[in-house]
Amino acid sequence: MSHSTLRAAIVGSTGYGGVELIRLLHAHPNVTVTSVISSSSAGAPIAEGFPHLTEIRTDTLDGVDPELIRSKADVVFLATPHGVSMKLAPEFLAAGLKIIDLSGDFRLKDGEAYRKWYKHEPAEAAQVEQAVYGLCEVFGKEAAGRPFISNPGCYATAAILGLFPAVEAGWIDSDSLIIDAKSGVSGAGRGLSLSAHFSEINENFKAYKLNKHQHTPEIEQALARAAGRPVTVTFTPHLVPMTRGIMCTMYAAQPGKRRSDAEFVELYRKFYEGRSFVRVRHAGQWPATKEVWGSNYCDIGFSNDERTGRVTIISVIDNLVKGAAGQAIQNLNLSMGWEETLGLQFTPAYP
Ligand SMILES: NC(=O)C1=CN([C@@H]2O[C@H](COP(=O)(O)OP(=O)(O)OC[C@H]3O[C@@H](n4cnc5c(N)ncnc54)[C@H](OP(=O)(O)O)[C@@H]3O)[C@@H](O)[C@H]2O)C=CC1
Ligand SMILES: CC(=O)N[C@@H](CCC(=O)OP(=O)(O)O)C(=O)O
Repeated sequence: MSHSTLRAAIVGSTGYGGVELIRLLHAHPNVTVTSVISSSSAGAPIAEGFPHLTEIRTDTLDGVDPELIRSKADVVFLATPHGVSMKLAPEFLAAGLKIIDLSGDFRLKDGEAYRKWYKHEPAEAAQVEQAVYGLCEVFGKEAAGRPFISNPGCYATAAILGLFPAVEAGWIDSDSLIIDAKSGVSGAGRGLSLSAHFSEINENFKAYKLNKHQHTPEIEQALARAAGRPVTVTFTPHLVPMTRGIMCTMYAAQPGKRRSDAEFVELYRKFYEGRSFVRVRHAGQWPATKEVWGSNYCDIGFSNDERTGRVTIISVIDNLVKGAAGQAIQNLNLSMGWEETLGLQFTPAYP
């Protein structure tokens, strides 16, 4: 392996986010994955458990050994559950490693909100403060040169990208926001659970964590920056019988002038100008999850309802790419000062 590139370690390499990072980073011209890490399977060849990686990874999993990781890597991706990332990040940071954390541990700036929504003690306030919230197309400039990025949640990514420009422009009433979200089952991770097994999911469609989902305060925190005042949203996630994909169908009242679909398209195209991964559909075309599958795109469409005065905004992403590993790499690119698209220019797999 060449060390002329940035060396990356992935903690949580046996999870869906970690395995997706391995796949995507293999195509990155400036990064070499030098350590794949597992807390439960150290010493095992990674391709044993993940035969789809056979040609690209002949190595064995390392244990969670900060000394070893420090000697092998420049950047560490933490694809670990919340509660675990907050234990690992401080040691790696102290050692001068760059950190991209995929968990929810460092996203919420308010420790009380973390305690309430994650039902867990928050990370040290100083560390939370140090972490940049990496929603690339909205706050991407803040990531430049920074050593510690907190990657957004999957639902939060789709919801915020879909709502931020209209809230900031004052075109929609930020007290009226309803986010009706649907996710494929890989969003729940690789661990086995009753709610995610085949006969519970197949031919089924169910809502969960109503008014209690941990991405609610994350969405509100970001939209408050758009509105310039506190925002509360109604957020209802659903599980749908597919593997990848998130669709957010969002409803908002228009307090003043009602805008046409074409006006929304123009506003959003201007807001996301020069940002390759947000594709604003033309008026009358609404995106579907298959149209972003396996890619780092977020596609957005609109429908203004003349009768009710509400606008419906649809956004879709692949939860494992733009919602996790892809955006994490985009954040690495931004923090390194590289082109944000580096290693991420995949056309979605279709059908
Ligand atoms: N799945 C998704 O679509 C998204 C996930 N996320 C977030 O990304 C993170 C990873 O998610 P995902 O890959 O889906 O989850 P998985 O459950 O699939 O994987 C998590 C991995 O973390 C590792 N792990 C567990 N405990 C520890 C520990 N104490 N020390 C080190 N490693 C540990 C496990 O590997 P091992 O037992 O081998 O150590 C496991 O493979 C989570 O925080 C999740 O919330 C964010 C956005 C989207
Ligand atoms: C389908 C499904 O179960 N999805 C997960 C989202 C996981 C995630 O991205 O959440 P954090 O990173 O904030 O933990 C959930 O609803 O909790």
